Amino acid sequence: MDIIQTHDAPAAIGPYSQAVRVGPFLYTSGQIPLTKEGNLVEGGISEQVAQVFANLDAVLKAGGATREQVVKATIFMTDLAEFQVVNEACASFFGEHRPARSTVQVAALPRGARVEIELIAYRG
Ligand SMILES: CC(=[NH2+])C(=O)[O-]
Repeated sequence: MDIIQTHDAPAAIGPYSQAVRVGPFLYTSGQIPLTKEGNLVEGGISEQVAQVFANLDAVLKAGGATREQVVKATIFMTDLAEFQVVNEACASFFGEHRPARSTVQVAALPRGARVEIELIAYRG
């Protein structure tokens, strides 16, 4: 098992790792829209989800995985009325690739974020 850590994504805000690699699998922690410096990005859901994907991209890269190797995404949102914006950001991030995905609305997310996304990649 390898602990993945990169300065190109915000540090964990609790006792967890940015990602853990086990054999061919890479499990990212949920990314919220924090900048590398650890500040909540300014703006609304568009800016937030863009920051989340930028963070995930950095963590995937640090873990030796690509977007195309993502097999599962889990999305947590505080307002499913913003579903379309998140869908469009997902389509832009993954292109033609279509990982499995679950999306749920939750009551609240850390640091007042509106969206959190975690990924599982298979580096096979
Ligand atoms: C942000 C996050 N992944 C956590 O568990 O707090």
